[in-house]
Amino acid sequence: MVKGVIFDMDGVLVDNSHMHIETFCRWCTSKGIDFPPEKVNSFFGMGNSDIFRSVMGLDITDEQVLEYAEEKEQLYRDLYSPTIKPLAGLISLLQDLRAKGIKIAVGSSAMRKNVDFVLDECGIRPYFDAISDGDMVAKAKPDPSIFLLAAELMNLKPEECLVFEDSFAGVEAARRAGMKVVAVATSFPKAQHKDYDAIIDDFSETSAQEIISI
Ligand SMILES: O=P(O)(O)OC[C@H]1O[C@@H](O)[C@H](O)[C@@H](O)[C@@H]1O
Repeated sequence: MVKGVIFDMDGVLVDNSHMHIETFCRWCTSKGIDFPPEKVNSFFGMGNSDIFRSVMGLDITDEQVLEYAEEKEQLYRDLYSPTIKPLAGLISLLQDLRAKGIKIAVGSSAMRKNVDFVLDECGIRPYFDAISDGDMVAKAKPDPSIFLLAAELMNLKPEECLVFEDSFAGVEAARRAGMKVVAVATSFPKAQHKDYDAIIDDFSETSAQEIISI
């Protein structure tokens, strides 16, 4: 039985892929790089170290990665702040899970500043028992580290955890961690998802009871 639920952040707590596409392309333009918007979705779920190295070259330093990530993510937070809202049905599912004694974590490749931004702007921080983010692990998704750390912080075994994920890198990370997966079809249409135990468009389509019996 599922004892802990791990929510990916981007595309799951919030439906924000359009904001990451917009800000990534604006950042590229500011550096004189012409990056096609339709290719940004190949980065979803990955960490900034892998993303910026695949765009700027494998030989950029860790300091450069940090500098680029700070620039791009500050722009993302500034642009997204006026319209940010939780994915439909999220708050009622979080309340329902807590009422059933299920532990709840965030498992995100993003930097802690972005996780803090989403949890605080959406007013959902009190629902979470644990946060596992990209600043806390050596390797981001599709490596399983982020989800394994989330399970450890909840004092649960990986097989007791279920992950909500919208990205393919994230689904792979959850499977490599030995966890159940509910795909959330926000960033990619349902037909493009291949590996899941259940699939939803948003949280209004499910309940805590359904989730813990998967
Ligand atoms: O693991 P998550 O919450 O989907 O976050 C990953 C995202 O983190 C963001 O910081 C990156 O800019 C995105 O490009 C990346 O996809």
